[in-house]
Amino acid sequence: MTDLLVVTAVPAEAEAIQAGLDDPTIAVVPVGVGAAVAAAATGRLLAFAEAAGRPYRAVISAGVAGGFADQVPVGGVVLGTRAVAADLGAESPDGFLPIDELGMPPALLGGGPTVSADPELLASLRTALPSATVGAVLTVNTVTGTTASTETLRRRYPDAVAEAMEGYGVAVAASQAGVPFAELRTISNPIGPRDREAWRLSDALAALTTAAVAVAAVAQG
Ligand SMILES: O=C(O)c1cccc(C(=O)CC[C@H]2O[C@@H](n3cnc4c(=O)[nH]cnc43)[C@H](O)[C@@H]2O)c1
Repeated sequence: MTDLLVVTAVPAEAEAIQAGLDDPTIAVVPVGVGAAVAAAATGRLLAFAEAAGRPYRAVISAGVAGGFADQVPVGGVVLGTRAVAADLGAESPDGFLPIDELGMPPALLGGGPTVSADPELLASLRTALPSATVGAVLTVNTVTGTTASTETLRRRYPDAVAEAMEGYGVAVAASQAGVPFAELRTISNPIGPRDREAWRLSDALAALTTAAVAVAAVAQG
């Protein structure tokens, strides 16, 4: 059985996932906040494992997230169909222009602003987590904190169900290494006007522990 890599941002998320697992073939590694650090760290982890002759067979970006309130409740579980670099592009008087609409040669854009979840991995996770909300998970560099920004994202990405800060980075590293990728999030807060007091981190972390059972099922499948 080859190994599964689960990448989180902070140690509390990794500990919550680890609490639901009893499987030494699953590595759960907190790497820091943001897509850049997540990409760099995931790339290194994948390369080291490959060089050691024990490559990971899949990577899951996991942790807590903000949820679009009309899509998923606080405490809910989300599975990403795609990781979207939601703020990678340019502003213009007519609104935001995604990076793939700026006229750059496609070869310079890697996978572009979206990396899809591996269909088989996503299907396995959906089977293990049938009540999860499934949709695009946005990767942002700045936590959305106003109603106007929330509505703009909603219009721009109608399939989005949640936002977090690492998925696209993990996905790019996985894609460049040729390793299947998926994203699993539990909702700590609604996306909208910033109210840090209203974040329900302990509920979201408890949901991560429960959802880790699905990760175990995938590892064994
Ligand atoms: O302070 C703690 O105990 C603690 C425990 C678990 C997680 C944290 C975080 O600060 C998590 C940061 C992480 O969460 C994602 N996230 C959560 N909500 C949002 C959001 O509304 N918009 C964007 N990202 C969100 C994100 O991936 C961060 O890396 C603290």
